[in-house]
Amino acid sequence: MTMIGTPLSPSATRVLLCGSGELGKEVAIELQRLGCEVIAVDRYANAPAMQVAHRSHVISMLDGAALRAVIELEQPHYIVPEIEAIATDTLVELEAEGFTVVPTARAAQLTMNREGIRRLAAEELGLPTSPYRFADSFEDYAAAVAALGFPCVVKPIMSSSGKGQSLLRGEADVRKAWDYAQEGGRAGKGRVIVEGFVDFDYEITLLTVRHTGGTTFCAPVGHRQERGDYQESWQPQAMSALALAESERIARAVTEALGGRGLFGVELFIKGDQVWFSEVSPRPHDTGLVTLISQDLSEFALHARAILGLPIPAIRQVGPSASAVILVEGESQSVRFGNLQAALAEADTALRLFGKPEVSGQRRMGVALARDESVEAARAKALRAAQAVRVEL
Ligand SMILES: Nc1ncnc2c1ncn2[C@@H]1O[C@H](COP(=O)(O)OP(=O)(O)OP(=O)(O)O)[C@@H](O)[C@H]1O
Ligand SMILES: NCC(=O)N[C@@H]1O[C@H](COP(=O)([O-])[O-])[C@@H](O)[C@H]1O
Ligand SMILES: [Mg+2]
Repeated sequence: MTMIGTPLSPSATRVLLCGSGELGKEVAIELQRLGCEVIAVDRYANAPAMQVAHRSHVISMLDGAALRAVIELEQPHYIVPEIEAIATDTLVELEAEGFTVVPTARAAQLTMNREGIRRLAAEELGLPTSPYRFADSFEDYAAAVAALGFPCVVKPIMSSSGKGQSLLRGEADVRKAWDYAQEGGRAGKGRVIVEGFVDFDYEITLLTVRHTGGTTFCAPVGHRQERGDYQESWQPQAMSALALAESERIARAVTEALGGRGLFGVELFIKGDQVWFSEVSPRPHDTGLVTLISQDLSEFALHARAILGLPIPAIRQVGPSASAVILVEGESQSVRFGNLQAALAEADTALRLFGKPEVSGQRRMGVALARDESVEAARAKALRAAQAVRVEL
């Protein structure tokens, strides 16, 4: 039986977020709505979730000693990883000492590193994936590329949102892709995965929630990626009954193997009735931002309910919906967003401006949301809303 206490009192239900970006911000809001005390942690000050949390700490979450010190100080009832790059060995130790890690410390550990989750899915669970090889040196990497052939994709084993990722079309791309992968990993230089290119018709995120009442799937979220980073997503993605059943089979197998309670984003590639597992986030997924307008319980609300052991008797999809990201490019610590009256002029639109304190290069700083009669109309409306926003650096 779940009891929730009074925030900032000895009875508080304390939740500590490891990572405080736009996804954590929405999780923090949902937890606060249920009366939790929320502590936000990230590598920089004024991160989005910190702005809506009870308090925050700025540490390198890859520093196990620093992470342990914050957790021992705060004594959270739930530790909720929000990004991949965390000292997950420390989470495993803390879990063994009695702390609760969402969904499990092992899930955070296996998914922090592409090798962990790929070997689990392909080699232990026997799920279909792209062919792949791992490499630590340029020579091994070049051999992996030669073995897999072109086109192929290279990624740092520790990265997300496409950072350090390249599509290789021929010999001319080999050196450049290696150098980029060495720069782009969240945790610095090192090992890469080389994957054979899957020539899919479309890709989806199957949001899957493991809760006290079992496992529930959201309607499939379709999305479009550029340079490995999400640009638009929509729900529902039309699929054949066979492809949907296979997607649910794969999602159930992977999330069962990772265990615990929470929302997962299972990324799948689809061609006809054939489905390949790509990767999984044991936490809300960026493409799932669309659920802020498409479902009665967003992926963030579902995560909060699952974490706290609360029921999820139904998830209502409320109609064709879409999201379109607001990317900002340049250098600024005081970005301003204008022309919002135009961005929100149409019915059934919404905006999230994340409040990120700075941009240096390119950064996702907001998202536009829309609902309409069809997915096509919702996508066009979300794009119109995102494009109407005028960014001033
Ligand atoms: N083997 C592949 N074949 C075809 N396309 C691929 C392959 N691997 C990745 N992609 C494309 O690149 C996108 C990003 O890849 P992936 O999800 O592995 O990167 P990521 O950095 O983990 O991104 P995120 O953190 O946003 O999930 C995929 O959604 C897909 O569009
Ligand atoms: N694909 C993973 C993803 O979208 N993660 C989200 O982006 C934030 C980092 O953004 P930043 O790089 O702008 O700091 C993370 O904290 C998380 O909310
Ligand atoms: Mg991905």
